[in-house]
Amino acid sequence: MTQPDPQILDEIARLRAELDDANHRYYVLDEPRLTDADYDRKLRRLQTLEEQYPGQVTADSPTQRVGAAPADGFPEVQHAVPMLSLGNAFDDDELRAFVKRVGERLECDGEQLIFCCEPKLDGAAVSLVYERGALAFGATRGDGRTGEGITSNLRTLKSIPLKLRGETWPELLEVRGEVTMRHADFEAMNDKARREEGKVFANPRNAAAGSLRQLDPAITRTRPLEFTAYQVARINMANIDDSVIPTHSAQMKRLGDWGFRTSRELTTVTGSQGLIDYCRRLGERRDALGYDIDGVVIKVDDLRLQRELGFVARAPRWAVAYKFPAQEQTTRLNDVEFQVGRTGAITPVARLEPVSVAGVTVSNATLHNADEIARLGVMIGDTVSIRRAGDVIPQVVRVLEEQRPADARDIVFPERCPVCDSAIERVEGEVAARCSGGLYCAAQRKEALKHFASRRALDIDGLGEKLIDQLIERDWVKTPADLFRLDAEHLAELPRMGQKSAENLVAALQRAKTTTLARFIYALGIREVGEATAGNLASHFGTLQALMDAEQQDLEAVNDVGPIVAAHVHGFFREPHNREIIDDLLGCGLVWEEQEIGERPQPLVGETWVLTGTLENLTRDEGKARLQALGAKVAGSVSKKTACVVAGPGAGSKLAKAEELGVTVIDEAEFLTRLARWEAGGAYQPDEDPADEEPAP
Ligand SMILES: NC(=O)c1ccc[n+]([C@@H]2O[C@H](COP(=O)([O-])OP(=O)(O)OC[C@H]3O[C@@H](n4cnc5c(N)ncnc54)[C@H](O)[C@@H]3O)[C@@H](O)[C@H]2O)c1
Ligand SMILES: [Zn+2]
Repeated sequence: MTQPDPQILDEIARLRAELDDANHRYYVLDEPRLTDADYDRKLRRLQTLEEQYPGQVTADSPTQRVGAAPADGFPEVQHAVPMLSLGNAFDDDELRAFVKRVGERLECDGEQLIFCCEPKLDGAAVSLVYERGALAFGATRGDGRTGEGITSNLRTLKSIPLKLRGETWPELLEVRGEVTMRHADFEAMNDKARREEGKVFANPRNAAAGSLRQLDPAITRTRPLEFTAYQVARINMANIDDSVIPTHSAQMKRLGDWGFRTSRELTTVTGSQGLIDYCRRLGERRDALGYDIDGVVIKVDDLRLQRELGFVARAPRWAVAYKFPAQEQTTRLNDVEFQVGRTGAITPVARLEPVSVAGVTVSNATLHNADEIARLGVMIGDTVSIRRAGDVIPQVVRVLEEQRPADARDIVFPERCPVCDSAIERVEGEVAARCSGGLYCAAQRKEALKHFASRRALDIDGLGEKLIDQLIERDWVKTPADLFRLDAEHLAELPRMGQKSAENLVAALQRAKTTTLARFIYALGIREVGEATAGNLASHFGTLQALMDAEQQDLEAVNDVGPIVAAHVHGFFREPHNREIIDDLLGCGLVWEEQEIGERPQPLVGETWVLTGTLENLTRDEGKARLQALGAKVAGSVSKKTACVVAGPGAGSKLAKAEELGVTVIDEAEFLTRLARWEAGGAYQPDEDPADEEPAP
């Protein structure tokens, strides 16, 4: 036997140490440092060296073992049938070689054999034992022979039947499968963890494995985990043996009858071309599946042939895993740019040295926000691990700190918007930093204009989304004030516009200039200032100037306004760009009635009013705010103490109640007349004598 060079011995020792460490991080800590591709490369290299120098193979080499020893804190479970790994195939030739190998061992033509193909789900393997149809216990794979008993955690998964369905079950059934997390659930869970400073996972596999190995099942219960069965390890049932369920695919169907999820993509094919076609087709659909798969698991379908083929040290001979390109890759982070979203949120985007990730070249990845940059501890110049899965935006998931160059630079979050140079504000309690130039910022222009024109804001008839797009594209409108400078002649040039509609639009703009303070405040599109809040602000401050001058604590004194909303309002009016546009709007002739707070009459103090049914010219919130400004209370139900009920069309039980109790009921027109008079400071008097207006008989 050849004795290897000392250099080779060194390399073997180094690879074993690295792979042992990687296994521990991957299987025990759920926090790998290597990418799977790096891991696979190192393992293959070690396998090649051990094949060349068989004298060097030791029983504890990572090539001979799977997984890692169970962690403390869980009872140990001995697997009656070991939970093995799978041999790999990385291309079509390796698939053909697998088919040939199997055929040779079975002394038949491999190309005639039937194989069962299923996605290789990228999660955590578990084994479930059912006794007389009831779940008795469940365990992780561990090192393949001894796993961790995690029964109470597994019982929290809805996709794991606690009792088998149907009438006939086996005395004993051991089912194996993968616990996974869907992309959407994973993203939502991580987003929540980012907001609440919880544990953020690098990928769904780590999240699934980490969630399963919680010491407290109550935590596992909150994690969106799914179990998919992929193998029957033991079955013991009178009348059911290979002659009844002779194949793997038939077993999977039977598992479905007993209440397990199995893969929808499971199918049987013949020979190597069948395998190659299946792998190609599934590879094309990989991004659309909504969950991570790292390849295809191919099994000889006939159970008798499986037994004949048997096992090697680490894996069965009757199966192989065809590996897809990895979804994580490492590359260099060259720079960070800051993008402004349509609602002003600032997102740091990593500019990367282009790298191919699962078949697609990636040169940008999201860094989410400033907290995420701090959490990752990432710097410009770092080597980072990138993950791209499905249609989720590529993300930076990890920094390889040991590879940090001496000239790495900190990432500096800008203080001013890169699009419009307005101040960037970060409101406490919110993760996103935002551009405060809501009305002015080109990135937010479209949203701002759509909101400004909407029905509950300035209610500009005929100014829809498509038209706003056209106006922005032609650069005719940059800010809401520009709308009021449009003329019919210009507008008529737009496609599908015509002279008549152009004139109508100009007339609608003209009409919209006369509005209310509440509508105007709402139209400004200040974050978290909805219609009700705008109404409260208007009635509290009475004039725009008073609102603009208000300090944070003055704002917090307003009904329903908390510190976050107050900060948004305050920040909005402190931004000079927004002030300019407000001045511009006033210059265009926008008007509403204002009321200095001190002078405002409060004729309705002590009265309780009720609004019911549909109002046409104002919303209920607006009506409520105007009544409150006049000193009234507005209640949700009618009682003897109700002073007046405003009833629009569709009013139901409240109207009936009012009539029953003899409470005054008025309609919307009357309501508006009264409001106008009271707000103007006049006393309201009902028309003295209705007979005056009626022609004499
Ligand atoms: N990044 C790291 O540091 C690191 C460390 C260790 C392992 N790894 C990754 O793990 C891989 C090896 O891990 P392994 O031995 O756990 O898995 P494997 O790739 O050898 O495959 C065996 C596993 O496949 C899973 N599987 C999914 N769908 C299946 C199906 N339909 N039928 C049968 N099995 C199915 C099971 O969990 C089973 O345990 C490596 O190739 C590497 O990608 C990475
Ligand atoms: Zn901006």
